[in-house]
Parts: sequence; C-alpha cells; structure tokens
Amino acid sequence: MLQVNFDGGFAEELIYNLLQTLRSLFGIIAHQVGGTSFWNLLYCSPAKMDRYKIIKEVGDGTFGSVWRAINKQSGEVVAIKKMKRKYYSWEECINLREVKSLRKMNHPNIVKLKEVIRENDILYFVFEYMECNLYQLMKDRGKLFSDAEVRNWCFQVFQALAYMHQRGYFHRDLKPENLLVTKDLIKVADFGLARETCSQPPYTEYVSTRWYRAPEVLLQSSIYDSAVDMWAMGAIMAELFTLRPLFPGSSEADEIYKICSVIGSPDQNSWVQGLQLANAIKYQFPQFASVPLSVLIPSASDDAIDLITSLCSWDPRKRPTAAEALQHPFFQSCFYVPPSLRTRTGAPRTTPSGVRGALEQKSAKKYSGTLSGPKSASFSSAKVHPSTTGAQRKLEMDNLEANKTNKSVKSYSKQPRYRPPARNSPSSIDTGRATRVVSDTTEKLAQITFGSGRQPAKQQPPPPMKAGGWHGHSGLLLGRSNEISSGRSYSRKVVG
Ligand SMILES: Nc1ncnc2c1ncn2[C@@H]1O[C@H](COP(=O)(O)OP(=O)(O)OP(=O)(O)O)[C@@H](O)[C@H]1O
Repeated sequence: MLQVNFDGGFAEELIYNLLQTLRSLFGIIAHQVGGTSFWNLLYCSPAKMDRYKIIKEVGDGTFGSVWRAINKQSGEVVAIKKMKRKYYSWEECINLREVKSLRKMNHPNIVKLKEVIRENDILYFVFEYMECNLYQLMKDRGKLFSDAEVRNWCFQVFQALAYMHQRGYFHRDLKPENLLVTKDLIKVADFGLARETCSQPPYTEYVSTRWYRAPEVLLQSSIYDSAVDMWAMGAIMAELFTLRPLFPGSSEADEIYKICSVIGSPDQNSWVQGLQLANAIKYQFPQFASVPLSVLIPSASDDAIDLITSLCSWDPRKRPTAAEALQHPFFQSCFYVPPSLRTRTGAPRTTPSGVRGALEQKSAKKYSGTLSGPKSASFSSAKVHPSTTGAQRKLEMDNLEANKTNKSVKSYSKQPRYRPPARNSPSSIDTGRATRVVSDTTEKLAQITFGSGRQPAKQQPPPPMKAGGWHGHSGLLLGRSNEISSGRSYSRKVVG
C-alpha cells in the first residue's frame, strides 16, 4: 500500500528528497508537506481506501470523478477525486501538476489536499470537502447576487491568487466550477493545470475552459503568465453579477469575436502585442467598438465595473495583479484578519481593512482564515448537485448548438434560470479541455476568419439594447432589478 499524507504547511524539500531516497530503498513512498511528524511521512496505512465510506458522487470532471466520503476513523467528511486514467507507478502520481502545486500551498482559500492514495493502479486525491461550486450556486439562483456577496467571494479568491502567484504559480483554469463554496467561504480548486511561472515557456499546449480563456492564450501566445488568471476573474466577476457568462464563445474564434463585441477590438493603443500575435497567425480581429460594462452589468456598482474593466483588459500587462486587485476600491470595505488576531477570542473584524489587509497578507507566512466585512448571505441552504462540468456541460452545448441551427432567438422564459452554453465540446474545434497543439488552433482561427463566411463587422456600433434582450451580443440581458425577469427574450445566436 502506498500513501502520501498532506497535512498542509510549508514545503520541506529536504525531507521530500530524503523520502524519495527512502522510497527507492524501501519501496515506500510517503510524502508530507509541513506535516505533524517526520515518522508520519513514512506512514503506510493498512486500510487505504477502506478507511473511507463513500457517500455519493458530487462532481464529474474531465480527469476524475469526485465523491463525498467520510473518514471512518475520524468522522471527517472529505471529497475524494478518483482519477479516470490509471497510474502504474508512484513516479507518475508524484509528478502530476495537481500534486506538485498543491503540496506547496497552504492557504485558507485554496482547497486542501489531505492525502493521495494509489490502490490497484487507481489514483485517489483526498481533499477537504466543500458544499458546492460557484456554478451550481449561480445555476440554482433565483435572483442576482448582491455587490456584497460578489465582493466577499472575489476578495477571498484574489487572496488565494495573490498567495499563489507570489509563490510562482498560476492556475490557468479558473472558472466557476473550480471555485468551491461552503457558506460564505470560497476556495480555489482543481490545480490540474497549475503551472510554475518559472517553468520555461514556450507553453506549447494549453488546456482551459474557453469562456474564461485570456486573449493572449486564444491568440496562441507561447508566453503567458498569471495575468491569465486575472482575465478569468474578470469574466467570473461579471458572471456573478449577471448569472450569465460574459464571453460565451462557441469556438475559439467565436470567443475572440465575443470579446471584441464587448470590450471593443484591440488597437495599437490597447494591445500592440495582440495585433502582432494575430498577424502571426493571420487572424483578423472583427471590428467592434466597446460597450460600457455598466450597460451589460447593470447590477454592479461603479467600483465593481471599474475592477472588471481593468481585469478584462486586452493587454495582460494592463490587468491588475491579484495583490493590486485586493487594493481596489471595490474591496475597500473588506477586512483581512491576520491569524495572530484571529486565534484570540472573537477575533475583531475591525482591523485591518482591505488595503492594509492586502499588504499584511504579503508579509504573512501562513493564513488561518479570511473574512470580509459585509456579511454575505449564508449558503448553507444551497443544494448540492453533482457538478455539471465536463460531459454534462458538453451536452448543454450540444443542445445549444442544435437549437441555434433551428432557431436563433429563444424565449428566455422557457429556459432554465441559468443555462449558459456549455464550455466543453469535444466534438467541436476546441474541446475546451483537451490538450491542443498551437499549430492546430492557429490554422483553425485563420480558417475561420477568412474562410467561414463570417463577415467581420466593420466599425459596427454596439448592438442596441432592447427592453428584455440584447440580440446579437453574448446574452447579457439583466435589468436593474435584482430579480431575474422571466419575460425577457434571450438570444443565444452567436453573431456571425
Ligand atoms: N473538495 C471538493 N469538495 C466538494 N466538491 C468538489 C471538491 N473538489 C471537486 N469537487 C466537485 O467536483 C467537480 C470536478 O472537480 P475537479 O474540477 O477537480 O475535476 P476535474 O476532472 O479536474 O474537472 P475539470 O473538468 O474542471 O478539469 C468540481 O466542479 C466540484 O463540483
């Protein structure tokens, strides 16, 4: 039996290397980061997966299915991710990006990997359990989230990102499904794609979910960095306000098209490198003027709009870093309580405020929790549904595509409250998750631009807003009311 324990904490590379040696000597792999006892590192559980009672499936992703389970000894509820492919050696497991990156991270807003078990060539990750993901919350939501709720979540996620980016990692696949929520606590999950910033570009393959994919990645830049996470956060923030994806492209080319139609086409001023990237792959941007995000996201405050606007900048260098985002006025009312204060009874929420908190965060070595000022709604009543990532959302996409062909404009009232087109369509050009090679996509983008019959809009004015729907845009239709009107018509037709 082979088992790796992760109780979180600081990386002990020395111990790790020693363990690697011991493993080869004794045929044991045991590895722990900042754990409780050195001897624990060599711990070999006699019971392995028997120690867990499996309750039910809570998610089905591309690489693994996730199950709610209970540790029979401790009674602790955990999430166990059972990987779909087989692992015939520990070498393979230990080298997985998910393991490599998670073992180096200990933050209250990053989902904790508790242990790794390999049994019968099947690999299991045991994580702390979270009630649901952000996508599920949005899907089941009857009314819009408040500014305070969005603020609370984003503040925490930006803290996780600041921590992660500072340590030289970026996530690369941020999306609502990878943000796990328990009550008002949110954690970043799924580090399957996390990459060390010091790892050497060019990055020739990229896997991420299209709707949150940064333009530089869409345009096949081989050098990108943590700014891709900031772009994704801009898109996610907008979606939290509207309950609709901001850039729901149905292909990579359509993704760029959607982005252009919202933030306006890039030019020499906004992103000269982008023009070069496009030129290199013979891609021609459709010409759009930008639409004020305040029009598309009417329920968001001015501060929120300002932050989303800067996050969704064409030029990665113009996007704020996570640490900078934490200092944005949108988070002015947020509080970061350092661990030293939090351990005392009734840890005050009064100090320090967002900016100070963010600054303190830089110096803090370890975190024991995060809080934000405005009390957000409790989600304890939120239903837990199996995630609709992967296959299920692919089905949604397939349905959407089928519907699109038959009928371009659908009545929103006839649709479920939250049914955006799915992200992952393995049958399409862009699988959204499958590993792709640069040249493939380059060719496809070029083909689509010049050969698909799509007419790039020539300095088109933004499509008019209509009461009840903005036909031609990606589908942001929400009025100022916090309630979602059921009478709106909603166009799913992708322009072009
Ligand atoms: N710790 C957890 N607690 C509760 N649910 C979880 C946990 N981890 C994952 N899940 C659920 O399982 C789903 C899939 O998990 P995950 O994203 O890790 O798998 P994946 O195969 O990498 O998926 P993807 O297709 O997004 O890459 C998540 O969206 C979430 O709903």
